[in-house]
Amino acid sequence: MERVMGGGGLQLVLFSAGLLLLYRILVRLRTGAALQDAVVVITGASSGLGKECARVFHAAGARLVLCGRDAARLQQVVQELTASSTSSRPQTYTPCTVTFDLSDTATVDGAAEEILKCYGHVDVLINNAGISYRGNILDTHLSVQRDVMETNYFGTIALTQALLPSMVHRRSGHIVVISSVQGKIAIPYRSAYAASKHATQAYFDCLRAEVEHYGIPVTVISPGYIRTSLSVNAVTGDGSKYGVLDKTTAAGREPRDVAQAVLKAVRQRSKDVVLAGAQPNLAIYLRTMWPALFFKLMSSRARKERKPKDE
Ligand SMILES: NC(=O)C1=CN([C@@H]2O[C@H](COP(=O)(O)OP(=O)(O)OC[C@H]3O[C@@H](n4cnc5c(N)ncnc54)[C@H](OP(=O)(O)O)[C@@H]3O)[C@@H](O)[C@H]2O)C=CC1
Ligand SMILES: CCCCCCCCCCCCCCCC(=O)OCC(=O)COP(=O)(O)O
Repeated sequence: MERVMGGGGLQLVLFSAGLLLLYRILVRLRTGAALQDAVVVITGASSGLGKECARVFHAAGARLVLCGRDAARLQQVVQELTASSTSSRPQTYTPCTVTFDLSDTATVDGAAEEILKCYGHVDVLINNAGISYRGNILDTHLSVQRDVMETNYFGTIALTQALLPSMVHRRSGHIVVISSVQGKIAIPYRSAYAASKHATQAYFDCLRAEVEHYGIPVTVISPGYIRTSLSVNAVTGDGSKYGVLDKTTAAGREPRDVAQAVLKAVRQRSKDVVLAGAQPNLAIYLRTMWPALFFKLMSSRARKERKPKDE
């Protein structure tokens, strides 16, 4: 009897070890999803996180289509990438560029056609371009609320919808959007930005459910602060440029590290990734699990940050 139990035990151990090995192989296969030769479109590729994404996807052997508003700055990125290329593996490609303004949604269909002409199809669309905002709601023109929404939300979804049919037709593709922690929680003096990122989260969550059966994954990435020019480029309530590198931005994560995390999320076809520290994660948790406390914390934050002008 003991011998039978012993044999059964051994079989169970071997079976579990086999399962574990299979799981590890599957995880490794997922981690290694190939980007060599993949056609990767990156918006907002002329600076900050977009430019770093261009570097890491280029180094991984992707065929890039870099998008932005300024042709000369995009060309500068192309030159930097090609200058850094070596002849060693993986094989790298000189990126294509497409210049357009996302806030001018009427031009986005034409831009999508140009994007498709580069390599005939798109494997990965990384919706990264965006603009932030600083201001209190009382002093903010409605046109500013609209402008931020045009770039961050309508421009992004217009490009996505223009490229989606070709992905559906091929039953292949991957859509990524760079949202923000502020797509999950709203903090004071960021109404236009937080609203645009919440809308982004909702839209891409709907899209994920709708296109999964075509084999098209959707990845929403929500970073905390990154050391870029986002705050410098932010708009204020009257539409003027904020122009200040905030301490929170300056102390943010290195764009290179965030770009590596984006690459990993694409390889793993992750659905929803928060790239932030303990405090923002706790805040996201409280917003759902203990909203009353979250709202109190945000009110107190608003009082502390209130400028003399608001009194
Ligand atoms: N930095 C941070 O702390 C965080 C950033 N994010 C998100 O990361 C993304 C990248 O921002 P980041 O790199 O930080 O900031 P940057 O200001 O450095 O980059 C923003 C990019 O978006 C492009 N862009 C802005 N407006 C438009 C437009 N109307 N049409 C086309 N392109 C446009 C800019 O291109 P152009 O050359 O034309 O100006 C620029 O390349 C944004 O979506 C942002 O919300 C998320 C969390 C934290
Ligand atoms: C009982 C103890 C509770 C402690 C809870 C801590 C709650 C702290 C609040 C944390 C708020 C985090 C805000 C993070 C915002 C962020 O990372 O935004 C990323 C951006 O998109 C930055 O854009 P911006 O233009 O705002 O610089």
